[in-house]
Amino acid sequence: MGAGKTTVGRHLARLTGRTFHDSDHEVESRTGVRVTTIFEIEGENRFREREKAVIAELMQRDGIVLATGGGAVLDPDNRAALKAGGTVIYLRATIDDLLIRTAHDKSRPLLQTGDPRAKLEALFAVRDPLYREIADVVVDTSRQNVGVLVQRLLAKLKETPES
Ligand SMILES: Nc1ncnc2c1ncn2[C@@H]1O[C@H](COP(=O)(O)OP(=O)(O)OP(=O)(O)O)[C@@H](O)[C@H]1O
Ligand SMILES: O=C(O)C1=C[C@@H](O)[C@@H](O)[C@H](O)C1
Ligand SMILES: [Mg+2]
Repeated sequence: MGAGKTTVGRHLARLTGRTFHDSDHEVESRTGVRVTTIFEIEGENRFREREKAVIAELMQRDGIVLATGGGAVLDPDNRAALKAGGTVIYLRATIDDLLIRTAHDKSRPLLQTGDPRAKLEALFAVRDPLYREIADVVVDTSRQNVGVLVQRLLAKLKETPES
């Protein structure tokens, strides 16, 4: 959460002439409510089902950049679909950066806790190996603006077969 998937994904799509999709936005447009409301009313598990259905559908399309939600990687079917159907980019960030980037935004229900640092650390411990498992490209996102980051990412993608 806060690594920059939505922000960087949108830039990357613009620069590569692809269509941008974001699984959180897609779930929101299909339900007509924000992610926070889905968590409140239906719970995280039902959100994960909705997220999975959207990712399975979007992965059928060609010529897109897809930003997933931060927790999509937890599901083995999502990991398999992403790995099989696309070039997977892991935007890696430090806990300090994630804290700063998410601090003023109430739209992430899992971080609405008294100790967001501890929550981010716990999520990172579980998710970092899963992101690594499926990533074709790993990019460190710390201490650089999005424009520079996307240029570095484009250079890395050029060296990546079939990207
Ligand atoms: N490389 C970066 N440097 C500084 N700020 C950044 C960088 N990447 C993203 N940000 C900022 O961090 C915030 C969170 O970014 P973004 O919403 O793109 O993260 P995300 O990975 O999509 O999060 P989520 O998993 O919750 O969907 C935004 O305000 C964005 O402008
Ligand atoms: O990291 C997560 O588990 C989440 C990240 C967001 O993108 C949203 O999908 C939701 O807030 C959950
Ligand atoms: Mg996002």
